[in-house]
Order: sequence, then structure tokens, then C-alpha cells
Amino acid sequence: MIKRIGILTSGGDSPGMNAAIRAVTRVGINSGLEVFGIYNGYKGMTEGYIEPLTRDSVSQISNRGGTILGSARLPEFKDIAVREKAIKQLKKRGIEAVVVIGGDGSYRGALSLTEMGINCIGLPGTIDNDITCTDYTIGFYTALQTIVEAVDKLRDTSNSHHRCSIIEVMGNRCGDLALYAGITCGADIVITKDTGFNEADVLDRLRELDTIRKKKHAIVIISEKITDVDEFAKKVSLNTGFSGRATVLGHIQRGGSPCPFDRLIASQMGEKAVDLLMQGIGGQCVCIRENKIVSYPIEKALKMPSDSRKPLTNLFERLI
Ligand SMILES: Nc1ncnc2c1ncn2[C@@H]1O[C@H](COP(=O)(O)OP(=O)(O)O)[C@@H](O)[C@H]1O
Ligand SMILES: O=P(O)(O)OC[C@H]1O[C@](O)(COP(=O)(O)O)[C@@H](O)[C@@H]1O
Ligand SMILES: [Mg+2]
Repeated sequence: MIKRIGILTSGGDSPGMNAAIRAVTRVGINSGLEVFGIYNGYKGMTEGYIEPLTRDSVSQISNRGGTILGSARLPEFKDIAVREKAIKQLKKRGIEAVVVIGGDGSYRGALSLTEMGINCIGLPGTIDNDITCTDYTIGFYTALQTIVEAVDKLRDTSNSHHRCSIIEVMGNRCGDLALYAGITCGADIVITKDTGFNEADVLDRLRELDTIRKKKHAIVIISEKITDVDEFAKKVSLNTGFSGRATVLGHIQRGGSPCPFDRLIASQMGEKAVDLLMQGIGGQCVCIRENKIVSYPIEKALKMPSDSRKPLTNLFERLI
């Protein structure tokens, strides 16, 4: 049976990572393991920035956003020589297995380490909800809540000035934050990688909302990396009756106290990760699917097609 495990957070931070760190540490210690915090993701693993965690060192963190372990991106980790250096640091301390909290990139690192003899389990820590094997990632619902609060505020001022608010949200290449926000905020238009962006059609639709529907304001939610929203807002002002204003919500979406759902799934997933490692299992990632905590081989998980967003897209259309 293994005796020592490590835990790290990698890639973009997300609210709920701390609850996962707490769960892995407490469940690990209560199961007779020694748990080590690996700071700053794979960077800290390579540099040997590794310290023991105790029950006390993870108290009062579930309610805090970010990650107490710090996070980093280390592109060089794809290089086998860098991973060998990291494994040396783990072996020096007797660490036999690692829980990796991060996104798809971090999972690839976890799989490579497993193939080199260090069992790793991945937990989905990202606001983007872009890990297809899990219904929800840790941090998604908190980020959604932040977006909803922001859009509700923008609606107030937009409505007072006959404006069109164009709100850019994160998601990397995944449209979930935009689509879920569109439904829950009652947006008029949602633009994601899946809907595509036809500027002329969107301007037509806005003119219709102004002249036919007589709307006092319009809300457009758009995923990042689709178009320059400031330029688009200028075109809205020039070509429709609304005055266009763009708001890029940015990294505000990554911060804040995690909502109860994120704390809950982080705790459940942390528990599952420790149980898998204690059974000698590695190279898997933990997911929530249809309300059950399950795990899949990382290789298979990374190739899983995303569930269709058609029902939610249809719902959005039917709510307009
Ligand atoms: N193919 C890979 N092999 C090994 N490590 C990788 C690989 N891809 C990414 N990583 C490691 O995982 C880190 C986080 O990946 P990144 O894609 O930035 O974020 P996320 O895990 O949130 O998707 C990278 O900086 C790198 O250290
Ligand atoms: O913090 P950075 O480096 O500016 O990166 C921004 C990106 O990180 C995210 O916030 C989270 O992405 P990951 O969880 O995959 O790291 C994306 O939504 C966004 O595109
Ligand atoms: Mg990613």
C-alpha cells in the first residue's frame, strides 16, 4: 500500500480548488497517508518546492477562491527530461502518487507521469467546463454566478440608456459559460463557437429588437476569442438604434468564494481520487456524470465527444 501522496494545482486557477486540496489532504490523512503539497503546479514539482500538508494547514480554505498551493503553466513539462527531473524530486521524498487538479493540459502531464511510474489522478479544476467526460468542472458554477451578477447589473444601466450591452465571457474554446449565462440572465443573443458569428445577422437581429420588439435595451453574451467586442460595439452604435457598449469580464470570473456546489463536488472528487490511489490505480480522471462521481482513463476521457448542447440552445431560443 502507498504511504505518501502529493497534490498540485495546475493551469488556470478555479474557485473550489481549495476545497479539493482540503478533501484530498483530510481524507488522505484519515486513511493513514502522508500528504504533500506541491507548489506552483509542475513547475514546483520540477524545482522541488514540496512541503508536507497537515489537517491544520488546510483548515479555513474551503470558502476561499484561488489555490493555496499556487498554480503555474510550464510548457517544458512536455519534455521527458523535465519530467524525469520532477520524478527525482518526488522519489527523494518518497512520494509515490499524485493528485493533479487542473484542465486538459494538466491531465496530459498526469498521464505522462503515470506512464513513467508515478500514479496520478486528475480532478477537473477549470471555470471553462471544457472537460468533456464530466458534466461539470470545479469552478464552473461559481464563475457562472459571477457572470450572472455582472450581467444583472449591466442590464440596469443598459435599460436606462437604450443601450446594447455586449458582454464577453471566458471559456477558452467552450461556449458553456456564455450559453448557461444566456439562459439564466435572459440575454437576447448568445454567440459561441457552436453558434458561429455572422456579424450582419446579429446587427439585423438587434435592429429587429429595437424597431419591431421595441426593446429598451439588448443583452448580447459572447464567448472570448470570437471577435473584438469593442469594435463590434462601435458597429452596433453605427448600424442599429441601440448605443453599443462592450464589457470584457476577464479574470473577475476566475475569483471569489466558491459556491456550495463547487465545494461539494470538489470534496467528493477529492475523496474519490484518494480512494483510487489507495487501490493502486493511476492514469484516471474523476468526473461527475448524472450526479454520480465516477472515473475514466485519462486517455479515453480526453477523446470523449462533448454532450450535445442542442437542448440548451433550443431552450435559449424558446425563452426569447
Ligand atoms: N502534452 C503534455 N505533456 C505534459 N505536460 C503537459 C502537456 N500539456 C500540458 N502540460 C502541462 O500542464 C500545464 C497546464 O496546462 P494548460 O493547458 O495550460 O492548462 P489546463 O490544465 O488548465 O488546461 C502546462 O503548463 C504543462 O506544464
Ligand atoms: O489566465 P490567463 O493565462 O490569461 O488565461 C486565460 C484563460 O484561462 C481560463 O480562464 C481558464 O483556462 P484553463 O482552466 O484551461 O487554464 C480561460 O477561460 C481563459 O481563456
Ligand atoms: Mg485547458
